[in-house]
Amino acid sequence: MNDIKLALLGSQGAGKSAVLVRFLTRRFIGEYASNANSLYHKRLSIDGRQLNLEVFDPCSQSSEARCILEEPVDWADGFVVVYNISDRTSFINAKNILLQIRESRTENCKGEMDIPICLVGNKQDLCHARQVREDEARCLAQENRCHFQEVSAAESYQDISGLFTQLIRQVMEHLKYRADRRRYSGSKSMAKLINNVFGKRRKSV
Ligand SMILES: Nc1nc2c(ncn2[C@@H]2O[C@H](COP(=O)(O)OP(=O)(O)OP(=O)(O)O)[C@@H](O)[C@H]2O)c(=O)[nH]1
Repeated sequence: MNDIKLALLGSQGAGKSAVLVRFLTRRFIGEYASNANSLYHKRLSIDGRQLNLEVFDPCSQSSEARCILEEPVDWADGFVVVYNISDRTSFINAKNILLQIRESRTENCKGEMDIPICLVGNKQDLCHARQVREDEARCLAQENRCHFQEVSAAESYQDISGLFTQLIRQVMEHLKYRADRRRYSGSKSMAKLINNVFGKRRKSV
């Protein structure tokens, strides 16, 4: 069984909990306790594979939420970065979060494939009060080589379900790539070791 760890990041009130609860329960609950970090667990089956999904939904105010970006972004296998389309500040914050994830990953995982991220513009139902154009968010996602989707946690389940499923598929590919890479470099060093030992012996015969 695969373990998949995702983290939701974004400004306070962008709708992180609403998006996640919509995905996990198919329901929209108007208000969420926002003074605590939450770790959600769910068993899923995607493409016939059983998965243990863990999702970290930090309280935006907490020190852990800041820590997850200050420390190397090691815990999560993938990220959902949420902003509110009717709040420009939340978009600017999402931009900074993407930058911090990239910087942290580039420092720690040189030469690795990009970590899977989905940029999510939530509250699409508030488009009469839109402050972030869809094309500029799409551009930001392209610059950061991540997926982008506008959704409304209040109104729709399908888009949210689709984006999580796509992200989880990407994470599975990413984990497989990392495991193959480890195996390959492991067998390369083993080959080197064997060569060093037996290669030298052969010379002296
Ligand atoms: N109109 C509308 N309101 C939404 C939507 N999603 C969330 N909200 C509302 O936005 C407010 C904040 O939602 P939360 O899910 O608590 O936001 P959060 O990002 O988890 O906030 P913190 O836990 O404080 O970091 C709540 O009042 C939600 O009901 C949406 O798609 N449309």
